[in-house]
Amino acid sequence: MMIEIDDVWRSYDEGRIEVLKGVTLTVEKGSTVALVGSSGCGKSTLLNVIAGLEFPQKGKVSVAGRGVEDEVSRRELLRHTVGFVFQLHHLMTGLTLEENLLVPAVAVGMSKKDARGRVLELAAETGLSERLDRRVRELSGGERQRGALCRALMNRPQVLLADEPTGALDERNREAVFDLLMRLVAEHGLTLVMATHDIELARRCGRVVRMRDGRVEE
Ligand SMILES: Nc1ncnc2c1ncn2[C@@H]1O[C@H](COP(=O)(O)OP(=O)(O)OP(=O)(O)O)[C@@H](O)[C@H]1O
Repeated sequence: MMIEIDDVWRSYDEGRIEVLKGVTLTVEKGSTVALVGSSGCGKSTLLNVIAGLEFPQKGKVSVAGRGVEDEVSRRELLRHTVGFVFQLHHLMTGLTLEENLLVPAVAVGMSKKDARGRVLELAAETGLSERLDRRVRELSGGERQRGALCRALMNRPQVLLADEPTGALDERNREAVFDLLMRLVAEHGLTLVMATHDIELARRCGRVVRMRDGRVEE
């Protein structure tokens, strides 16, 4: 199993807002999972827990065979094992696309040479080779989201976590970015967990998991 979540609980506001109430879920290596459910049901929270961006108050999470229980394992996870794509690209608009890809990769220890090579490779795969020198604020919405995909893959992750990755795009770009995402997942042999409101896109994943009342059901 690539991801194992066992009876995970997470609340906010000193327990007044209970979001995850005993989530148990396993995700096989190489599978693609859509996470659906009404707004506020906890999809983002669950993705954040898997990524090590949030910690559960109770329960166990393991990714790629390693438990995610302390600061060190969470940091390792983010550096080496998972990539994250958000609804809004989260790129720095004043920097060039290339800088957006290089800076975080080098900051977590990738050599400049390796990072440059990776940037060129990913830009070619996503049709952004001619855009690397542009400031992100000059890029279109679809280009920014493709850039966000590149950034998520810089560290050669095994798991891609995507939170409404096409939610901010118009229909035409939504299709194109989703197709690209699925192609990258297949080509790089990634395991995907994607939160989405779009049932059409969800159906194109191998498995659809619904969140309700703080738990998941198939
Ligand atoms: N840091 C926080 N502090 C307090 N409440 C929070 C926090 N993060 C999330 N919540 C609450 O937890 C609940 C679940 O939020 P979450 O973002 O996980 O839902 P979601 O299913 O991803 O929603 P959407 O589909 O609208 O993006 C919401 O009621 C939200 O307001």
